[in-house]
Amino acid sequence: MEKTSTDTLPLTMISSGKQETICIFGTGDFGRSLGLKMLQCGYSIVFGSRNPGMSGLLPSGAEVLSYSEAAQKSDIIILTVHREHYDFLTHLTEGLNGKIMVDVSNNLKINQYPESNAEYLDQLLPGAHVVKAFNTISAWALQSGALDASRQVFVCGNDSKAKQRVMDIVRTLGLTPLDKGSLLAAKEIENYPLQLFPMWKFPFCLAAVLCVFFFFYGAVRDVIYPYVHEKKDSTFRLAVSIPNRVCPITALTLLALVYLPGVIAAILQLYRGTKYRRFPNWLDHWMLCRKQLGLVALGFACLHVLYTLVIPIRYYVRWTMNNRTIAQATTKKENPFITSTAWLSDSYLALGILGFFLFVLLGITSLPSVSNAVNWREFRFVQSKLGFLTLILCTAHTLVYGGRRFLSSSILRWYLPPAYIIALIIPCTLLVVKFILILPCIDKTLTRIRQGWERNPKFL
Ligand SMILES: NC(=O)C1=CN([C@@H]2O[C@H](COP(=O)(O)OP(=O)(O)OC[C@H]3O[C@@H](n4cnc5c(N)ncnc54)[C@H](OP(=O)(O)O)[C@@H]3O)[C@@H](O)[C@H]2O)C=CC1
Ligand SMILES: [Cu+2]
Repeated sequence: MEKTSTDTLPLTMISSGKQETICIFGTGDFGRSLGLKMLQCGYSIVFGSRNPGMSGLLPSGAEVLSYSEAAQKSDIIILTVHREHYDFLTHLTEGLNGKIMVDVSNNLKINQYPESNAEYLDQLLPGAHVVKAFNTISAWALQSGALDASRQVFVCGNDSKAKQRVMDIVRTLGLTPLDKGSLLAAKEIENYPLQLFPMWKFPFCLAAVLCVFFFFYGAVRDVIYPYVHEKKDSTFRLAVSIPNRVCPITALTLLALVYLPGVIAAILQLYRGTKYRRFPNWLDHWMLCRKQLGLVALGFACLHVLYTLVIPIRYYVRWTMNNRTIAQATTKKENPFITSTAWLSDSYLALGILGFFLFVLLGITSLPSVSNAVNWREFRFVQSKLGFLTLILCTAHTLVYGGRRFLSSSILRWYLPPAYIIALIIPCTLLVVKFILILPCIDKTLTRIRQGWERNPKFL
């Protein structure tokens, strides 16, 4: 069958046999970009403007009229005007009765006005059907086609037919509409573009605090202390040695913090005797940004791998090795091969490699394109079981690496315990608690408590 150009047009256009006309109020950046995109997708566009004569920058093919004339040309009007200027609409109320008014506006601050812009428009034009849409798409993205990250268009409105028509337009433009319900959702939709990485803030801040703390700790231990005691200049350690300690410690701590809220939640449910009560807000937020915490942790683990790979080519390392060999040769001292030391060194490396491999696997499966390809059970298996295995392997890697140091007498010096002990506290506690929690008897108690609650909701 031969493909016709109507294949890309919405149903309304196909059935009527002619292009559907959409009216855009406002000829600013967003109005122009949206108009151009809609023209390219087969719509006929009429702009409403204060100065219909000044239409130099507008896409060719579009008509420009006064606001009241343009309003008569279509029953869908996209309002690309800032909220502060909405008052001009009050002169057009009669002509706008029964029309679908699409509000695209954003604010400069979160919760800038008591009501959302869309609700405000609804109050101004009680006879029109207000639909909120397009506010999360930028004019630049519409023009450049760089929409890969933000194809989603949140839509909300009180009239479901009006909403459906706007969602059809969104689809025709190659975007994905997401129905967010009634106009009550407009406030949340308007706040959305003003948020800056809401789920990343906590992981980034936490990582920064951990890094600064462990870096400072490392500097005191490895640079300031040797300088004060032995007048030895070890400042070069600030470049590779200390960061290579900061990175794994931060990675391990963050990874442990990915799994800690799950354990706290389980303990909370046990304590409350029910799972049918909301968690406190802080725990809720913590649970929601576990993926981001894990990805930041993975970033630090990657850095640790890179820092470790360059160790053999470092001048300090080569100098130390050469000198040791020369000293051994001149003193004619033997250096016997110690199998246990070889085992220790190979074990911590093997644990590190396996831990890192699983860590990367966890990171990859958390990407939306990959997680969409596995079912819920598979996803849970990877994130929960493999996640814990990763934590166990990485903790074991740290423990084996520091094993001898833990046991040596020098551990009792004032600047100890070494930083990795601090890093190990959370994962070790976590693993012990998790182990206790999965003990069958506790599991049975949990089930019994839940059953009791279900039989008698006043159980608590
Ligand atoms: N720019 C963007 O990337 C995005 C913008 N938005 C929203 O779209 C709306 C328009 O944004 P944008 O196009 O960038 O803004 P502009 O300032 O570029 O354009 C606003 C337009 O509003 C019209 N207007 C009507 N009445 C007045 C008035 N009294 N004073 C000034 N202008 C008036 C003007 O058109 P005319 O001169 O023809 O009357 C003007 O061109 C805003 O609500 C914004 O929040 C939403 C998502 C992204
Ligand atoms: Cu390591």
